[in-house]
Amino acid sequence: MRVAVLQIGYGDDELMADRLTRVADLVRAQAGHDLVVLPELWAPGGFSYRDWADRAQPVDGPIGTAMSAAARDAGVLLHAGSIVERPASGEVGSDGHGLWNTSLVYAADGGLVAAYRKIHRFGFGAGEPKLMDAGEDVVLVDLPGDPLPDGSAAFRAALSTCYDLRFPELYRRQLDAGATAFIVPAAWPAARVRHWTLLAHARAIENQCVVIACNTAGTHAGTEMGGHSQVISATGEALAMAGTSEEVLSVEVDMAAVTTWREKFPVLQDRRL
Ligand SMILES: O=C(O)CCC(=O)C(=O)O
Repeated sequence: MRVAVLQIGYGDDELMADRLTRVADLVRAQAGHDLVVLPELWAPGGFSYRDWADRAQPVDGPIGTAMSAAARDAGVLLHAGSIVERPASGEVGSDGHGLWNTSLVYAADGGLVAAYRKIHRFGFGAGEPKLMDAGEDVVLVDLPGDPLPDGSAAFRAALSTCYDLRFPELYRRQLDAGATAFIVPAAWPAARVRHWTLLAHARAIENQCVVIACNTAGTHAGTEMGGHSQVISATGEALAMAGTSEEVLSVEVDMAAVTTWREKFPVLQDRRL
């Protein structure tokens, strides 16, 4: 499976509409890959709290529409990062905000295959918990590749977002739901980037899953982003690691190696529940 991880960099001076055009073109340039991954909240700004309400959109708003077209034009499975979602229905969550940090995944024909609402909100009473509702559902997508004899997907990726990475119990739930890979878009600050790299390795090793983790570059809303997007094998090896600037990682991921490793070192069979 050929994967492109697009570590997008931005500051406060780029208009959201311009960034949308720029990123859609970059997705189109990844034709030939099987899976393309973008960071968390790259269009509205990961820490641009004051703009979130204005920049909120339904899933089929301008960002979703542009990402669907880009996935179709490139012929790739596209994890389009996340948007500030405001459903057209007026739905509100249990905290009454009516906004979610929602990741969107599009098939190579442009169809929406998954939407994941971030479960663990970052901000300790400010930021996300103050402005957004929490997601509740574990979400997985089928990965490209030959299916099993019964027609089901051989490999499945579970979706999570940034701060979720600190909560290992979520990844156990995803593992138990059939995950062999974790896709993690983020706007993770430079100040704690060591946590980002270590936790991604830990989630890969403890669950024997591939981790595809796409962070943000640049500085916006006064927060320097940490970069270091990474693809980690199920054995815990870094297959690719970005620097701190905008960068595209293009990496071949052998998903069958997950099965081989789980058979050779069957640690998951020794779990005591
Ligand atoms: O957990 C962290 O250190 C960063 C999390 C974060 O920035 C986020 O979830 O947006």
